[in-house]
Amino acid sequence: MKITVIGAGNMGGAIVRGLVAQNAVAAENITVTAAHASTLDKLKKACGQGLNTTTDNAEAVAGADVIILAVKPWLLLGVLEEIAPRIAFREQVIVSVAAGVSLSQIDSTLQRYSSDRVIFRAIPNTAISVAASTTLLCRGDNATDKEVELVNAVFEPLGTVVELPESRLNAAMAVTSCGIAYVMRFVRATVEGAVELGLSPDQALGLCIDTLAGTSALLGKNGSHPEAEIDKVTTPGGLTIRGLNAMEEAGFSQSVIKGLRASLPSKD
Ligand SMILES: NC(=O)C1=CN([C@@H]2O[C@H](COP(=O)(O)OP(=O)(O)OC[C@H]3O[C@@H](n4cnc5c(N)ncnc54)[C@H](OP(=O)(O)O)[C@@H]3O)[C@@H](O)[C@H]2O)C=CC1
Ligand SMILES: O=C(O)[C@@H]1CCC=N1
Repeated sequence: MKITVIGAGNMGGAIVRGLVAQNAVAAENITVTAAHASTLDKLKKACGQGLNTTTDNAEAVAGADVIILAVKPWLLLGVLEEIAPRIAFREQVIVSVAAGVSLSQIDSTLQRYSSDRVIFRAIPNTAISVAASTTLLCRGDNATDKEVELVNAVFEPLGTVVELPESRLNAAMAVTSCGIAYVMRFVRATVEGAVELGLSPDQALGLCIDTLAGTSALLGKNGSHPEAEIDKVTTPGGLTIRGLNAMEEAGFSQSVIKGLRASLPSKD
């Protein structure tokens, strides 16, 4: 499989590094672009000199089976206009990772170039850099199962892939992609609190990481419900319930729900 990645930042760069590190695609079979040559030089150092790099997006598209668009959302449609005349439609599958740019917006940009377009949206999270992404995948109307398999082959080595309809994508993205930042903020707050209680920051962070792993195992491996697990921790008249109630008094659950709501892309 040959892949072109347009944009080599947090997401595009992590996809390229991940595919090479997991031996999923050889560096020689990846072409990657960026706005600045210096970005590409750094990526080449990480992935090996075999990696093909260029700042010419249109040139980069040639020969790829999958074209991944990993530029900022407001640049996406312009970049599409740039590469569209060079896309071999149907032979080449287009995957946008841009948040908030719909399949129909992408499709309308491409419709004057071909009547037979295969478009996907994939929303990974930054854990893709450690091959632990939850990547959300939406297929365009006319994508075949074989094309879905091809796109899965790009993202499955980098974590898990969850296919869902586009109508659910933004909600799921708030949980999986924005969620990395939200959970990190919880971790940061835990460390700050634990330092006040007398732990060193390193010790607090290590203990918090272990606790997250334990929580994740209880939910994932045991298939438990969060509230059932909370019941097991909260001794009546005990300590945890005092902590939980103090957190709720400060608006913990409402803050999280409000934050998720605010994470949806605006409709304009
Ligand atoms: N970060 C995240 O957690 C997630 C991001 N996304 C989506 O991924 C996309 C990229 O985001 P992210 O990686 O964070 O952004 P970054 O700013 O880290 O990366 C953007 C990349 O695009 C390059 N670039 C800018 N203009 C062009 C151009 N005209 N042609 C080619 N490359 C260009 C930049 O080059 P240079 O470095 O040289 O300036 C940079 O490498 C966004 O659409 C975002 O919505 C989706 C899910 C999660
Ligand atoms: O904050 C953003 O817009 C992107 C999309 C999801 C995660 N990061």
